[in-house]
Amino acid sequence: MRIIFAGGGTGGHLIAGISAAEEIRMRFHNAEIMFCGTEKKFEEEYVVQQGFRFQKIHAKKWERSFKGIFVFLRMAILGVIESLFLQRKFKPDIVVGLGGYASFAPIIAAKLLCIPSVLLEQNVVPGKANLFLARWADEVCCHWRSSLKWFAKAKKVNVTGTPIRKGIVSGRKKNYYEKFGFDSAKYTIVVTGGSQGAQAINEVMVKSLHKLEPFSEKIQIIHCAGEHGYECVKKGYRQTKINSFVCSFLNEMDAALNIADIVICRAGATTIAEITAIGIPAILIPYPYAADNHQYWNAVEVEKNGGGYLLPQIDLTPEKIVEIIIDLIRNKEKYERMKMFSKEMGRPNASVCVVDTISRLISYRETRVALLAR
Ligand SMILES: CC(=O)N[C@H]1[C@@H](OP(=O)(O)OP(=O)(O)OC[C@H]2O[C@@H](n3ccc(=O)[nH]c3=O)[C@H](O)[C@@H]2O)O[C@H](CO)[C@@H](O)[C@@H]1O
Repeated sequence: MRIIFAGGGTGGHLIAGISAAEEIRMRFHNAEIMFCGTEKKFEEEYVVQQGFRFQKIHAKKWERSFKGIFVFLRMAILGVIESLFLQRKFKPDIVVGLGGYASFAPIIAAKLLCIPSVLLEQNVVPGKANLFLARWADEVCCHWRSSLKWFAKAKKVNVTGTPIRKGIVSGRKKNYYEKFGFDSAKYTIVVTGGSQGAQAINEVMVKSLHKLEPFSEKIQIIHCAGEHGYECVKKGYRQTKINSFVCSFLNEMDAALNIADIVICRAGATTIAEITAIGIPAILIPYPYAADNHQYWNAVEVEKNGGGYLLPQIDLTPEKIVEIIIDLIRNKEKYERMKMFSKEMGRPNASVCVVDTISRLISYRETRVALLAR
């Protein structure tokens, strides 16, 4: 079995792909997997670290300007040519698009070479690449039922969920608390701004710390600040009594989420898939400049289903954050309800469902090839 995962640009797309690839590796020992992504350094590093092959493909984000469109088209043509050569050499049985501009060329190349393809869509409102590619791909696997209306032109759409890392649904473990130097009797708050950190969330949390200080016997905080925010955030926590663990990027997010009682985060699709798979009440602060404001619609979906609070960045103040945290800690009934609604939204088996779709399409192709060869 030979599979290409194509996409990247952000951690969210990549991590969903890695999670599906891990499931494939576990089920099919002979599987050969390759990731195609952008020239961003973290992509290659992360993929290779997880034990997969990586190949850069020319790609550029779509920009609505004369120059932007020209550059996009030039890179897309280069990317398609590169992908055609690569796929003729690697001979994949299927190409999986992870969303984002980097999935564009490999999926088009797969279509030209009559190789089956699947698209993964993690957000409520699909990105431009997936919306365009849906008519060419054999199937689309999305996370949200409410995304279905966007894929009217697709051949087949499945609501599978977004693949998440195995460790995320492994349950609470005592040594997870020890890992962070934490106390299992306290409330654990996890603050994360997605794969790159979020300056607005970092700033508001640092300003909230002195208001949270009276609760230092009750709470402890893990804060993933991103590379740029790390120093400042670390300094802020050093000045309080609150037990904390500050990092720029946390590789053991599974451990952090498994001890989390409240998550404060952006509304990136993969983070939402992870917190709902466990069932953690969340305060969602969508990134206001995300393409088509898609994080806002992810957060609306979570709030509508009762799994968290949507707090637009424009209303984000230390007072508001502290008020919500205290309310969640004091109001046990409300907290438990939110936890339940969050879990109801979760799709912890998404990797299995996505890999079932992939292997079904591969078997279908093999049967067709065998019949034609008779
Ligand atoms: C600005 C922007 O366009 N962001 C998009 C990007 O999000 P982005 O990649 O930033 O965020 P996501 O929430 O989707 O994914 C972040 C991933 O990084 C992991 N993580 C994060 C911090 C850390 O310290 N350790 C760690 O492991 C999280 O557990 C998660 O698996 O792709 C998502 C998937 O299409 C979109 O929904 C987001 O809107």
